[in-house]
Amino acid sequence: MVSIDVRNAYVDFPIFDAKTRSMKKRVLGKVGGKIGSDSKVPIIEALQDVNLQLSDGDRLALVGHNGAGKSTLLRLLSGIYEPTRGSAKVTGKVAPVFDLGVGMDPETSGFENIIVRGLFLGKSRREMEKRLDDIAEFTELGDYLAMPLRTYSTGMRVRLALGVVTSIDPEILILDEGLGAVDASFMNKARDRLKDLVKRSGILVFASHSDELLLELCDQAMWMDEGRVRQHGRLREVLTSYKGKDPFQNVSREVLERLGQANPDDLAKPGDGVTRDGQATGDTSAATAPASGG
Ligand SMILES: Nc1ncnc2c1ncn2[C@@H]1O[C@H](COP(=O)(O)OP(=O)(O)OP(=O)(O)O)[C@@H](O)[C@H]1O
Repeated sequence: MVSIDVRNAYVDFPIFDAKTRSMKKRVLGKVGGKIGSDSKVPIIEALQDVNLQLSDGDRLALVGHNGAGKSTLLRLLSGIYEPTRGSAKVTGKVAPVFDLGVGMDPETSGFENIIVRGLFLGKSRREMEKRLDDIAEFTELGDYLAMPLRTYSTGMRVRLALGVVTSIDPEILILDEGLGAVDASFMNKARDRLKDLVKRSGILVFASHSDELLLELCDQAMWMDEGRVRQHGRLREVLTSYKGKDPFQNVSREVLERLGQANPDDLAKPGDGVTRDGQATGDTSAATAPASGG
């Protein structure tokens, strides 16, 4: 049984070394969590009163502007942060994939980094050794795998990291965007592996600014705004509110075909009560929180 149960959770960051500086013109901040000013020390209120319940099979997209709290929520779900107030209970083994470069050593070889990165994601050395050939083939890095990682370009590193990440079987997959650096043909290959990975995972929580990836991997979404949940419901509906237009207006025909829908008009309109596989449903998870005051 895998589950996520977050209740009235807050995460605050007190900033002890904030500088005060007078500005000729007051600059109005548009991004980031709210900065509280009640105490002597400024406090960034990165998450405020967040509620989230997920169970096996749920695929949640996290959307919102820069600094809205998406990564903080992912870190809360991964046990990296504790809530300052409220609770966050996660049942199941979490595979956090925030920064594809984390857990990699620039001085050791690609092969060794595959193993180390796998250990970081909870696999044993023996399990990683079994997967090594398959991962090496997927990355197409050839002889570079014997070279130190510092000789790799950004895209080559992402290939390596993606190869490892998509070879595991996570109960709860926590994914932060960072896939932009690979070239288009590799992304096509990686997309299929990512989709398989998501199918094998119990729960997916995916923070991304890419509508296309979200449409392919998720079926519900939560819109974060200044640390608060602004809206939580079906993916298309939430993306439409967040972007101010239907996400299907922008996706390429190729993506529509991959989603099994050559004609966007065939797809459910927001509020139709239709899931990603086109099955009519009762209204299950949609819950809208009031917009934050900023
Ligand atoms: N370690 C930290 N110390 C202090 N403040 C932090 C820390 N991490 C995040 N914050 C603040 O918390 C707020 C939420 O940041 P977070 O990284 O969760 O946003 P995000 O939605 O993931 O943004 P982005 O889309 O830019 O990645 C921001 O105001 C940020 O400045």
